[in-house]
Amino acid sequence: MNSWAWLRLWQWSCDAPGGLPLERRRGYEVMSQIFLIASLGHMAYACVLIGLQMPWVTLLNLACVAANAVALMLHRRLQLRRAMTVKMTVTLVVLSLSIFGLGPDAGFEYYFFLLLCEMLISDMGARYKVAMSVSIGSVAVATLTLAPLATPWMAGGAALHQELQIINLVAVFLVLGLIMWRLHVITERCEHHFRRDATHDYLTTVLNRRAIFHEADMLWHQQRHFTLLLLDADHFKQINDEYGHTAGDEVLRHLANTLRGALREHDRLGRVGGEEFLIVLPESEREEVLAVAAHIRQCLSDRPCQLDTLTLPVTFSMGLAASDEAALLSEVIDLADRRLYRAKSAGRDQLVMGELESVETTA
Ligand SMILES: Nc1nc2c(ncn2[C@@H]2O[C@H](COP(=O)(O)OP(=O)(O)OP(=O)(O)O)[C@@H](O)[C@H]2O)c(=O)[nH]1
Repeated sequence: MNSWAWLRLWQWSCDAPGGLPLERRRGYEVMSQIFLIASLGHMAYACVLIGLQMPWVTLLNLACVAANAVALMLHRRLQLRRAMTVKMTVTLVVLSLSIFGLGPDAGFEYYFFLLLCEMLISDMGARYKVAMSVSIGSVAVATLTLAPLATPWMAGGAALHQELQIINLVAVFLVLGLIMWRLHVITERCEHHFRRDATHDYLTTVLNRRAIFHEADMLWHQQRHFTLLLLDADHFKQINDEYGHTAGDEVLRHLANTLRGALREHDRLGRVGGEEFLIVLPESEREEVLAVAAHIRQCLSDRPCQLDTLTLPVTFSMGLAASDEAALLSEVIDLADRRLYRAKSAGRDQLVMGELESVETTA
């Protein structure tokens, strides 16, 4: 099999089938990779054993390759427990036979620890793990106690045993290292996804309500000056009512992208409600914020949302408040909210800032 085919096999076995809950994907991927790495390890080991002219142990290894392949198939059908049991049972039998066949000093006992690690990092339940750990421990103790009393039935000698001991030690070291490395990579990736999902809005991919308020909260606690720009799309309900919710979603994505494109590098954008967005502008003078607001309006009028042949122009009403206008962050947010409300009641498509009584429009 060439390297491309291996890569395809690797991807196929790691892609979790649809229907698997998101939080179980990490466990699924880890187990897939354990089965694959074990198959590859046993194949490589079989080649070494052929070189050492040890046909019996080679055959036993090929049995492990088959067991891991069956386990992988069962695993893909989401029969996770059965898959693990097949792999563990066959490997334990093969290990015991190898130790009884060659004697207890050829380094096969290291694999009991490898099996234990594989099982403990798998996605099995706690009861299964306890039961399996006890089984692995019992088989290991029984085999290592009884093997010295039995007569080895495979050909071997002290030199071969020493050679095997080194090979087994290196093999366990490599396989365990590879599994731990993959575990680390998969965990990092999953954590990145979970962190992103916890802080970002699923529809528009901008920050979600909690995350954008957290940004403002951080600046507030660092006592840095910042400005809040609260934006609400005008007459958005009409779009939903006339063109449907899917079209409404598309417009929201377009609005988020337009806002994102109009902001400066250090500005933060979040979606705080249905068609309501909040922009946090750190260390910004009033003129700079006005320039950002004007730029947003310009971008929206230059590039209205396009749905097939349909052009849907949308405007924003905006309320602006600076961090030095109130004693509490919640009051700054309320101020921006009240100004947004003023912009709505004053006819929409405009920005309100300064005193509540005075309405300054950018229109
Ligand atoms: N498509 C879509 N619509 C949403 C989403 N969240 C909220 N909405 C809709 O947004 C609309 C908000 O309507 P209103 O609060 O009446 O506001 P409006 O029509 O924009 O009117 P004004 O704000 O007064 O200009 C409602 O129809 C909600 O169903 C969403 O995630 N997707």
